[in-house]
Amino acid sequence: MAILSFEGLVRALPTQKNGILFSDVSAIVETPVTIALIGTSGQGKTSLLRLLSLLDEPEEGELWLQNRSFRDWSPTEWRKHVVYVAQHAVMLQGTIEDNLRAASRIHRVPFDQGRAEFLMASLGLEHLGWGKNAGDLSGGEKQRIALIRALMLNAPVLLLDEVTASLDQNSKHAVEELLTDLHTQEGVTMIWITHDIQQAQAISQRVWFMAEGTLLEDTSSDSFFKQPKTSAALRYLQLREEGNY
Ligand SMILES: Nc1ncnc2c1ncn2[C@@H]1O[C@H](COP(=O)(O)OP(=O)(O)OP(=O)(O)O)[C@@H](O)[C@H]1O
Repeated sequence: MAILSFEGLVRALPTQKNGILFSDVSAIVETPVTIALIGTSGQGKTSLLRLLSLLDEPEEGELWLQNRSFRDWSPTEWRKHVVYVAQHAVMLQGTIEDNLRAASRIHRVPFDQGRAEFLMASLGLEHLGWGKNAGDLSGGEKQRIALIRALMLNAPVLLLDEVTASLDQNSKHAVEELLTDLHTQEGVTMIWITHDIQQAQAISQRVWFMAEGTLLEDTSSDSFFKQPKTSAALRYLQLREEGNY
């Protein structure tokens, strides 16, 4: 049984040239894997993750979670399994603890205090008092709390949208290590948007490269970074090597 699959996805947007952001987007995730979702700005990476988490519906195409069509899932149930972590962290009103408990409150599952403490320590946040107002945190602290809030769901699929964008090097590496461990130890699948090629290489087993209005390459990271199949991907990698992006 596939974990997640989709076929012929189309995202139409009136703001685009011919009204279509991307089309014919298909892939299958059969076993737990770490995927870097890359491509130049505006290709539709965030829009694809929004479809995969049912925050938006595709104009055409089909999506399956555990071989069941998205039409047969309630969006809430789907999002217990496929969790989207947005680029710009938004804190829920209240304290850090209110944010950490959000998943258990919304989905009516017991709160796992030990896991929350472990995740906070893993991301260097053990010094923060849980009674602190979440709105007062720094941008980097908010980003990590938002990630931990999502991880408290224990979802098998994580959709990560530039989740280290506002972090310093140490915190960035802590996030990469934690998420890689969750993949290895708990079999979590990650689809991770990043503009950082070093990060993409470090965290991914597979690459989804978006260009030319579609998912142009779906291949192992090793072969993508050694020898991409398309000229668009080659150009993308060359520009990054030269620092011109
Ligand atoms: N709801 C919307 N309404 C209108 N235009 C939108 C909407 N969502 C996305 N777009 C447009 O679609 C294009 C793709 O956006 P998207 O954020 O998916 O790209 P991206 O590849 O993630 O880009 P980046 O790497 O810059 O984050 C952009 O031009 C964006 O302005």
